[in-house]
Amino acid sequence: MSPPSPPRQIAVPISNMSNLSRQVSNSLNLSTSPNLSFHSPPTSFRAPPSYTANTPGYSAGAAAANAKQLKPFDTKDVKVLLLENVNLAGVNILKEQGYQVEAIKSSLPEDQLIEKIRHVHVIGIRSKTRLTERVLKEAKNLLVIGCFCIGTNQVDLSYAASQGIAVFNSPFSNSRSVAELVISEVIALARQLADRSMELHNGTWNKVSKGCWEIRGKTLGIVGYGHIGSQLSVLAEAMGMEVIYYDVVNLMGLGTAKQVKTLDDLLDQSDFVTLHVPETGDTKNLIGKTQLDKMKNGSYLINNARGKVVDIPALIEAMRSGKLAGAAIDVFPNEPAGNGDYFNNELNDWVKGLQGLKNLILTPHIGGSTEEAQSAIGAEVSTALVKYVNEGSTLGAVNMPEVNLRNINLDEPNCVRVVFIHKNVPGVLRQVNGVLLNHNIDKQSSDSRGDVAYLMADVSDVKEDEIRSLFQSLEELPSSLRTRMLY
Ligand SMILES: NC(=O)c1ccc[n+]([C@@H]2O[C@H](COP(=O)([O-])OP(=O)(O)OC[C@H]3O[C@@H](n4cnc5c(N)ncnc54)[C@H](O)[C@@H]3O)[C@@H](O)[C@H]2O)c1
Ligand SMILES: O=C(O)[C@H](O)COP(=O)(O)O
Repeated sequence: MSPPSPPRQIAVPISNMSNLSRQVSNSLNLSTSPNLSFHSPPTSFRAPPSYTANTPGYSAGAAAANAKQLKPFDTKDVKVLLLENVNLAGVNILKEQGYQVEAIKSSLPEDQLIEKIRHVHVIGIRSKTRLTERVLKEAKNLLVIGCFCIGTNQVDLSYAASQGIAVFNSPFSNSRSVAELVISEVIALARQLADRSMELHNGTWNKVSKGCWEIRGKTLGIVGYGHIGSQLSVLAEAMGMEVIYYDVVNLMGLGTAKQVKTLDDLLDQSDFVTLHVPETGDTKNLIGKTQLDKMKNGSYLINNARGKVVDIPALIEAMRSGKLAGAAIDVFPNEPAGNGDYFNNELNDWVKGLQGLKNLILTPHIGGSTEEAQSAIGAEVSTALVKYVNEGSTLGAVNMPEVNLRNINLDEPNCVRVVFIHKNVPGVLRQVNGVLLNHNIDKQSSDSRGDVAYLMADVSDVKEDEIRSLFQSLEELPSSLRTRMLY
């Protein structure tokens, strides 16, 4: 079967794009941000891709043939802060839009983060940077947050939504990388590979078979059978393992994998237990002393999920007592800000107890750190950010309803896209339609998620000097969280 063909493309060389964006500013100074202006670029300006980097045939320069390009402001005024070494693929997509991009390799201490976040419209982070209510309160210009990773527990999602700030992530681009790492860890633990390697590095020949096993026929217990857990399940079966899994949701097992009813059932039957749940209130210390006691004697624990899912002092005790024959840990409650930083007791007060334990693999949160995963995540999240900033599309947002409208066409020159993020209370649509009363609404879509609702409307025959008053009337509605006018 051949893949669906991408929309026809307008051929604008990438090198010309940022120049174009600088040439096409007409300052109406209408914006959610005081220092930004709105403008309508020429028709030759490249559209952000209307489909994602994962779509077959994706090209960053693709645009629907007759689509008008919407740019909410002069693109060179859009300020982007990227932390934690976001992949170049992602950085470049944002730069090609003409946005001002500052990319920093590490995360920032909270005071420096607050100082910087005040000035930006877009922030890109990975798993380390905490965007708490305290930090977001200072982010007066912020429109959107991109998590260039799977996890979004580091962001106060509901507070962000309440401020009209959308959050995007990459839900599965590094899943395969994590699943492959777990397979390597299962074998490495079963064969005590890390210890043998360390011994030989230190000059000691120690050829042993005692306590070393094949993984064929052993039972792998997967806690959390989502994107990573289910991918891992297939790989593990291909290696000859029996797979069981526990999840709070009833899910179809792939291959011959079987769901068990309780976590205790899984702990009781598994030779290897591997964790793939998100960090939530329910998963904090999901594996503590009680659960470790229920595991088989001489079994193994692997945690590539989040640091708080395992009670590490209890794990240290289980390793010392010989209850566990080995463990692999990739994630920690507190992690260093960047490469070269120390991993010691100042960070987590049990680190010394962990270091030096036999058959314990410690890795610096590298589950998703492959070239493939990072470039795919970079392209996917940056594309979503561009589509949100330029077109208002919330497809893929994790804290807002998903709303999208088909493109405004080139033959609709006076059409304005209204984006109205508002409190999800009765009567708002009536009020919005009251503001737009004298205009034809070509198309409109709205949806709600919890306390927040998102409305997009393409309104035709709006003169430039009417845009400001429409904007102000919408902003003044009591339910308003944020208004944007794109044209
Ligand atoms: N080490 C790394 O670099 C790395 C990389 C990617 C993801 N992660 C972590 O792995 C987590 C899982 O990723 P995913 O893509 O598979 O997520 P996912 O959302 O696709 O799957 C998570 C699964 O866990 C289940 N679950 C939730 N709470 C549970 C509970 N209390 N008990 C049992 N099951 C529960 C859910 O129902 C879901 O099926 C992410 O949230 C992230 O924190 C780490
Ligand atoms: O949530 C994730 O995707 C992983 O934990 C990876 O996070 P990272 O991008 O900070 O390595």
